[in-house]
Amino acid sequence: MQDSPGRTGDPHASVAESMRRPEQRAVEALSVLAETSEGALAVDRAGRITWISPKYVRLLGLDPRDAVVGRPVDAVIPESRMNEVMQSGKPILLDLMRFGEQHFVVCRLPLRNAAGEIDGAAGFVFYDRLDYLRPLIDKFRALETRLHHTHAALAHERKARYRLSNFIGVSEVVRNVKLRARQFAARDGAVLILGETGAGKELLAHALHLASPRAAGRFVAVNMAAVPEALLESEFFGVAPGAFTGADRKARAGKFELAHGGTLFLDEIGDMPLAIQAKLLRVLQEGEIEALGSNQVKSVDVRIVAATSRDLEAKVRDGSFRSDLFYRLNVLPLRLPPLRQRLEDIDPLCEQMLDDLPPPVDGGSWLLTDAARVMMKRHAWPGNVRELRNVLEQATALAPGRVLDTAQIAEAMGAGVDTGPAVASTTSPAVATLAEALQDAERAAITVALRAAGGAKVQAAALLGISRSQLYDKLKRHADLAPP
Ligand SMILES: Nc1ncnc2c1ncn2[C@@H]1O[C@H](COP(=O)(O)OP(=O)(O)OP(=O)(O)O)[C@@H](O)[C@H]1O
Repeated sequence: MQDSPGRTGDPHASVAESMRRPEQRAVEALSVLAETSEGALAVDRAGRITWISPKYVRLLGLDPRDAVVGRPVDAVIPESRMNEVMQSGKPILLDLMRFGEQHFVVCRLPLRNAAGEIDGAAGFVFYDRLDYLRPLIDKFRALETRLHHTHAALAHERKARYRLSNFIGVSEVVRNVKLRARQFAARDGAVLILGETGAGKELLAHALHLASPRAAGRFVAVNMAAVPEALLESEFFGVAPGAFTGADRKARAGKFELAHGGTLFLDEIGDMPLAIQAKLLRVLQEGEIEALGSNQVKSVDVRIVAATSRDLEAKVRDGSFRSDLFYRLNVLPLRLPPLRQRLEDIDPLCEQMLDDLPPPVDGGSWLLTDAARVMMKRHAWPGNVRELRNVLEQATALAPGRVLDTAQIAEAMGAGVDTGPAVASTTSPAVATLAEALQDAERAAITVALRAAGGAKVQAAALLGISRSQLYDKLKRHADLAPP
């Protein structure tokens, strides 16, 4: 590499230059920066302002007569990061700093004494008029807004949204579930909600939380099936700072910590991998968590509500679910029967859901014909209440007016519909046909229940959500089904 002309021109000057004390040269460089910038200030090791340029005082709109020197820098400039620079010992060479409605492009440097120890920091404002940086600022603002919305959405997510009164149903079985849920809410043991997909398990978990003494705490949900296995541990227990590559990566709280004082809802618990089951069991036993990459334990006070649509007992038997965890979770069990076993709930659910949907274009409210109701009671509803809601939503979109008849319901149900003999003709839902259709629907439901229960009437009655004596009465009317 060739020497520059300055260095070869006058050897004596070079020597004199190199002999000047580095601190002196640093001070000179800082004063040049201070003069050329739009504002500058220095703070001492305690974060108090030791000097501020008059330009900066004006830029901040401060009264020059106010004594700024000696005050903590954060008290004068709330978004200042001078203390952070001193703590880390690292400069922040370029940053956008908000001050009230304005944004400044700033640079912050740590200052060291002769022994190399940090004894203060200096900050400079390079740009105060940001017109030429407008695209950058706009992007920054858009990101800030998105972050704000994300925070708001997260806070909303962590609140329980449904109460037991939102859990619609008039069947005996639903009334029992609600009664038990109210009793369980008052206790603090783990609750396990079992039921098919769309049966209302999550709704019930929200309601349990809001009916419990923890209602003022958070309701935090984790869906085991939705989180990749590799991320589940950090999702649950959090991450210590620098746990991964990139030493300054920030700490992240896990769901257990977020739910401290509240309820943690573990949805689809049947899909939890065995390795995580072992860790969850330990947390439930010890009430302590350890963030990933940390060797410190934190106590957590969390109530667990778990739910699954899987046959958890079968999973315990085949070894894919730990029996010890199952017993820990199954302290207070709640079993939600599928909708096809509580057909009486369809009418009140429809009323509520139609009320919640946008009204017909010509005003008034939706009218579900009796024939349509019968048709709905013949359907198997594999997607349960969620499917019912979807069908109603689609039917209202298909309906020419405010009447929802078999045509719209059948179309909305798609391939899953069982039109059956009584409602095959959808044109004139005569009263006689309706009575017949109701009988047919009842006969079909009883047949399915008896088949599912292997002919055991007590179990079939439970599946149907009716008492044993009610089933016997109905069997007398449908003599062709089974002798009483
Ligand atoms: N009894 C009910 N009353 C009113 N709405 C209900 C009822 N049961 C379920 N729903 C509604 O049906 C939809 C599905 O319910 P939810 O998500 O609670 O079911 P889930 O059993 O948790 O389903 P998945 O197993 O698929 O997660 C939601 O919109 C919920 O509000």
